[in-house]
Amino acid sequence: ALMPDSLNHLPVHPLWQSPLTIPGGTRQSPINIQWRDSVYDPFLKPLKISYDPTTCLHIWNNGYSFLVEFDDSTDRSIIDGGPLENQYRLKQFHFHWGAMNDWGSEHTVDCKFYPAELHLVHWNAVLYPTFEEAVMEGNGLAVIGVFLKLGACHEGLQTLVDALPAVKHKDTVIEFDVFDPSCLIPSCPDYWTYAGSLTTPPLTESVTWIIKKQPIEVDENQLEAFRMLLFTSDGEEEKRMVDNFRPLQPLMNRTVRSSFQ
Ligand SMILES: O=C(O)Cc1ccc(OCc2ccccc2)cc1
Ligand SMILES: [Zn+2]
Repeated sequence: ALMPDSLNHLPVHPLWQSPLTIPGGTRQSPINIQWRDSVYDPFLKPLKISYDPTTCLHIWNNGYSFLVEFDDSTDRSIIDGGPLENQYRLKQFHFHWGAMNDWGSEHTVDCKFYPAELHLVHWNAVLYPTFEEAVMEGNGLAVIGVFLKLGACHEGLQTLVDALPAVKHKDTVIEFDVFDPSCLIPSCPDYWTYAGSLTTPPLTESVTWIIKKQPIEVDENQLEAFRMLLFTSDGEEEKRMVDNFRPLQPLMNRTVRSSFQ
């Protein structure tokens, strides 16, 4: 469903009040993926994912989303193959979601929103010494996007959901020391890929996006658990953490490739 105009009159979180367009930006994210306009690329390899669950560190409410962060000081949790020329190290994953089930994802497929979208953020530690430097380079980051749709309860996600009340407020953190995020990635190998950007400041054009075709299923209670988080710190007037997605950006001179026919 398309976002109703009524949403546009709601207060917008400061994050998305900032100039939503980057002057001179030619590869901004998110975008609508028009399935019929995507081009099958037979040279795209299967994506290789190997995460070490013991690299998981903590969950942190940063006031925009909740991040599950990983120890990225070695190559223990990495992805390789797919459209990538190097292996990339897992740094964190987080979600974007809506106040209602009719919207919430950042990317859309044929103009359809999903209720939420998972982003697994990786950086090119082969070419760059730190994540912060990789964020500034065209081939610095690789983000796997996974759509969430309403359906059965997701067992693997539940362990994460159970920890969320401990990070209700902005700038709270809880230790979270064994989690394998590959349980959140669909078994179907099909994906779209395109050159894009961060969808939160600094909005730099440094992301190779890898968007999985198949969504994962989560249930209403799990989505509601996301929506009880707060943008605000303890003691401030409460603002529910919902609709933390950036508006769609122009495709401009880009082609979305598919790994499948
Ligand atoms: O997943 C996304 O939405 C893309 C995305 C990827 C990385 C990212 O990092 C933010 C960040 C940038 C520089 C320093 C610290 C944090 C922010 C957003
Ligand atoms: Zn994101």
